[in-house]
Amino acid sequence: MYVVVNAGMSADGKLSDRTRSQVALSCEDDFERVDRLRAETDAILVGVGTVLADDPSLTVKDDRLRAEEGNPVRVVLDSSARTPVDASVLDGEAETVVAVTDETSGDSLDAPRERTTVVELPGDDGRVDLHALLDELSRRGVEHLMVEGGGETIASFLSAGVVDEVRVYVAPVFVGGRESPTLVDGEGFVEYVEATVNEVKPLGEGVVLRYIIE
Ligand SMILES: NC(=O)c1ccc[n+]([C@@H]2O[C@H](COP(=O)([O-])OP(=O)(O)OC[C@H]3O[C@@H](n4cnc5c(N)ncnc54)[C@H](O)[C@@H]3O)[C@@H](O)[C@H]2O)c1
Ligand SMILES: Nc1nc(=O)c(N)c(NC[C@H](O)[C@H](O)[C@H](O)COP(=O)(O)O)[nH]1
Repeated sequence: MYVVVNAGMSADGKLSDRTRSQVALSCEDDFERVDRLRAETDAILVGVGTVLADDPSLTVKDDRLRAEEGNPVRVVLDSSARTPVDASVLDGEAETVVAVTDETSGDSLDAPRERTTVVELPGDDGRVDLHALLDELSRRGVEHLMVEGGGETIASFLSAGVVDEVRVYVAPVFVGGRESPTLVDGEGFVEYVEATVNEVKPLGEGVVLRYIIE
């Protein structure tokens, strides 16, 4: 499976500010780039932290693109079944897979909404085992996965060694704050993840960077 991480960050690497609420760092042109990427992909994944903070719908916004390509499957990494039943990702607009661990009761998701599947996977220290998840998604026909965040999820994917590319829009703004989520959170790597720069492209007032993970 080909895995692309995509995010919009500040010039100091933050995905949001100290409130951890949804902050639009991407410019309009970048949100259009993200929409095209969503349309090209088979599935979009976020962690439940992003569902709780942003309540994203993870659908293709452009009507023509959506008519041509359809919406990708939405995937939520949700070790302990915290996805609210009224979350936008459960609105039935596209198929949704909520990945919980086998340590979870899954109570709040006992009555899955329309087009929602709860998948129980092995847990790894309270987290969904990503290799097991990717195997499950492959069985469901996913060949191209887009990871939209947040920082804990991106760290987990990089740590598991399953990321092929990182694409990031860097906005010309400094957000600051040691509590502000960054592109890669988690514990930090003992062995750094190395990458090569594949593309540097000005977009709006910012720049899109594309890294290939070695
Ligand atoms: N600017 C952007 O592009 C962008 C994109 C997405 C999110 N965000 C921001 O990021 C913040 C949320 O990020 P976050 O890091 O708190 O949460 P997250 O979205 O990365 O979710 C993390 C949660 O997912 C669950 N999880 C299950 N299995 C996991 C695994 N294997 N690895 C990691 N997590 C796993 C855990 O409950 C964990 O607490 C919010 O502030 C949001 O606004 C910004
Ligand atoms: N690329 C990007 N740039 C940003 O500045 C930003 N805040 C996000 N954040 C990802 C997050 O999950 C958002 O909430 C969705 O980009 C909104 O998704 P919807 O339109 O609801 O589908 N992503």
